[in-house]
This record gives sequence, C-alpha cells and structure tokens, in this order.
Amino acid sequence: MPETASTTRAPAALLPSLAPLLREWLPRQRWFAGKGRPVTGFSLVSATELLPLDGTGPGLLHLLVRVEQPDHTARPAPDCYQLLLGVRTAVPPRLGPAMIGRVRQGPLAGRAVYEGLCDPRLADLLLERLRTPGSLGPLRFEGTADLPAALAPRLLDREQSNSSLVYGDAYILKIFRRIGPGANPDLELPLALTGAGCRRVPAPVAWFETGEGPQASTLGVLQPYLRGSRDGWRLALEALAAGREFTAEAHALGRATAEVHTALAAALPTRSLRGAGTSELVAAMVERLETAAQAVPALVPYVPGLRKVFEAAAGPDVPAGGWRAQRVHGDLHLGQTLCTADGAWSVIDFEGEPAQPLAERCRPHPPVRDVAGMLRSFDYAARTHQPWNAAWAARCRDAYCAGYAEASGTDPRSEPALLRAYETDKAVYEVVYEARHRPDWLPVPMAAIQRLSGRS
Ligand SMILES: Nc1ncnc2c1ncn2[C@@H]1O[C@H](COP(=O)(O)OP(=O)(O)O)[C@@H](O)[C@H]1O
Ligand SMILES: O=P(O)(O)O[C@H]1O[C@H](CO)[C@@H](O[C@H]2O[C@H](CO)[C@@H](O)[C@H](O)[C@H]2O)[C@H](O)[C@H]1O
Repeated sequence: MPETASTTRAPAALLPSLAPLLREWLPRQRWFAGKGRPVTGFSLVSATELLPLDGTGPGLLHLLVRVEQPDHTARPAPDCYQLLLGVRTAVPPRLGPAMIGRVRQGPLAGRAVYEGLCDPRLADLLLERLRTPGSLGPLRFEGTADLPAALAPRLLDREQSNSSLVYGDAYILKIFRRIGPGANPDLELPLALTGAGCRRVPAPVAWFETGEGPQASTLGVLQPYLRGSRDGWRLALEALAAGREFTAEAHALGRATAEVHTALAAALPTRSLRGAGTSELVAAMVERLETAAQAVPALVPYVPGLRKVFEAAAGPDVPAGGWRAQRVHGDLHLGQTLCTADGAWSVIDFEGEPAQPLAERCRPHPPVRDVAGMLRSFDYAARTHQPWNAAWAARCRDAYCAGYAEASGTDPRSEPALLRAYETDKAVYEVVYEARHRPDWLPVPMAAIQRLSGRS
C-alpha cells in the first residue's frame, strides 16, 4: 500500500467534507475492526474516481483511508480501510438503506453518498474493470480468464469481515475492507493451491490491487460462485435441530482439510519448529493470552491454568525433529466450508484471523492449528443448540480427526499436547472476538476456557 497519499482525478479535498459522514457510518459496519474506540480523524492514502463525480450520473469513488483512533498502540499505524462510495444528486428509494449521508460542504456539497456496492450500476462497473485488466491511477486490475459481461450483481448481506458481491450466481467478488501491505493470503493461498492441483478451493480468476512489488496490497478477489452450496455451520445446526448425526460430514471435512494441508505443504515453504522455535510458539500463545485477559477480565482467573496448557506443547511430546510447520488456513471453522449439491466440500476464506497483522497471518504453523479451529467449531455448534449436546460434538470431533488421519497419514490426536494448546489459543481468540462483536455469544468460548484450563 502506498505510504504517501496518491490522488488520481478525485481531489484530496474531498476527504474533509466526507469525514463527518464517515465518522458516524464506519463504526457501525460489521467489518470495522476498531469498534469501541472513537474515530478521531482520517488521512487519505488514495482516491480514485472509478466513475466520474461530475454530476452527470452516479459516481463511484474508491477510497483508501487511514482511520485515526486513540490507543492504536497494538498496531504500528492506524488501520487503512477500502471504501467504495456511490455519489448521486438524488438516491432512489431502493438505495435508501445504503445511504451514508448528504455532504454539507466542499466539492460534493449537496450530493448524497452511499454504500456503492449496493448499487447494481456501480457493482457492474467493478466487474467490467476486472474483465479488462489494466491500471486506473493507483489501482491495478488483473485477470486470468475471459469473464462474461453483464452478470446481475447482488451484495451478500450477511455479517462478514469483508464485503462480497455475487454476479449472476456465477462469480463472487470479495472486497477486502481492512487493507495492509502485501498480498492477502486469501489470494495467495488459493492461487498456490489451485496451482498445485488441489480442487478444494474455488480458483481465483481475477483480482485487483494497489502498490508495487512485495508491498502490493490485494483489494479484491473474484472466484467462481459455488451455486447451491451450503456452509458447514448451517448444515451442522440443521443436523443438530433434527437430532441427526454429523459424523459423515465431519469425516469428509477432515479429509478435505488434510488435502488442503498436503497441497499447501507441497506448494509453499515448510519448516521445522524445535528448540527456540517451540519456545517462541508457546511464548506467542502466552502473550496472546495476557493481552486477551487485559481486554476481557473474565479470563483472568483462568490464566495460570491456560499457561500450563501452552507450556505443555513444548514438553516431552515434541518429536525429535521438532514440529513441522507450514502455511495453514489460520481461521478454519464450519462457516469457512461449503458443501455443493454433490456432497463435495470446499474451503474458503484463507485470510486468517481478521484481527491479526498480515505478517502474523502468513506465519507457518503446525497444521493442527486448523484442526483445532474446526474442533472448536463443533463445540460451538453443540453449545449454541438447546439442549447442549456435548456427545454430538465429541463424535464429530472424532470423525473429523479420523477423516484427516485417513487422508494425510497423520492423526491429529497423536499430538494431544499441541492440539490442546492450539484449541486453547483459538478459544482465547474467540473470547476476544465475541466480547468485541457478539457479547451474547461470550459464554460459548468461556465454557471451553473453563474446560481447557482444568477448572471445570
Ligand atoms: N466461492 C463461493 N461460492 C459460494 N458462496 C461463497 C463463496 N465464497 C464465499 N461464499 C459465501 O460468502 C460468505 C462470506 O465469504 P468469506 O470469504 O467467508 O468472507 P468474509 O471474510 O467476509 O467472512 C461465505 O460464508 C459464503 O456463504
Ligand atoms: O468473519 P470470519 O468468518 O473470517 O471469522 C470470524 O467470525 C466467525 C463468526 O462468524 C468466528 O467464528 C466463531 O463463531 C463460529 C460460529 O458463528 C464458529 O463456527 C467458530 O468456530 C468460532 O470461532 C471466527 O472466529 C472469526 O475469526
């Protein structure tokens, strides 16, 4: 991402007049990571008119803005967000819910600004740009396939970390919201996987980015839309509600995870974690726990017990050659899996944990990290269903590990200390995630914290 402001045709003067509107609107967006801290200012990274703002029709303004907030000590710089703003003189009623506000001063005074992704005319334009690779100001559009034109767009309205547009049920364009320097793993890993012949991910067909060389930041990725597919979370809840087992699905998911891991290990560098490597891994988990306990005081009584769980991962179980580490999904859960009508499972959203800095999300880890994420997910599903069905979750967990072992040759249960440490690390992450985004869900990971710390 360019460090200095770069402005194409849209004048930098636009930002001050948009700031009062954005200050209100941004913190209400699900993908806004800085919730709970006031927005104190904005600085422009780049502004690009994807459609002219000359008032002759709807305009589309692409902005990369840094959002200043007090206490961003945990991050090296204020977070940068990607915004696609529609600008019109009058907003038709169907776009009412997308309204951000009316500009009071500056070059756009009197014009209405709204979430541009909700406007099919503007969403069309993005696809059109991806069909014709090239640059526009600081933005570069790249494609690898001939894309059909005029596919009706719709914005997915579910709660997400990013925003996704579906075109004609044929493609899905994911628009990243919080932008950091470097390639997003949600482009890098699916490209590596499909390059290695793995069929468990929808292959990226086009993308857009900004910046140069290794610092180029991915802004959006277009992939085939798996029409009629249903995500694992929904299917698991349906099974629970109907009193059905989910072990066959869990087994298939274990196989799919193993295939992804095998292909990632073949396509990208791996390393061995031993000695200092294992101590670093444990230290990082302990540090995460301590930071989490500061943010969510309910964790404090469990810290000594959880610390022991992490320390055990560097104990006698470590194999002579150390733990094998590789690129992993990083935030694997049931909602990141899609099952198509023929029963085949795909894995999506390789971005890693959205709150982590990019360098952290790209760090190689033992693959049990993903296994632990999925095991937590079975627990989540069972906990969110009344009555709580712990045995259902336990059977899913076993079936998943068995499927994984069959396809990879390694049973994750043969590394219990490491698996437990990663499960604990995930539960700690979830506590912070739920406290920030869905406080009603906090009891779900807290129950796991209690169990894993040995206090229940
Ligand atoms: N290739 C795809 N085919 C069908 N649906 C998809 C596809 N990719 C994503 N989705 C749907 O979009 C939702 C959000 O995608 P995801 O990559 O998880 O975004 P986010 O990072 O915003 O959470 C998923 O839960 C899934 O329902
Ligand atoms: O937005 P993402 O899908 O990238 O992931 C974030 O949100 C997830 C919730 O939507 C969160 O997952 C947690 O809740 C799930 C149920 O909604 C559960 O299946 C997962 O196991 C649990 O971790 C995920 O942690 C967060 O990064």
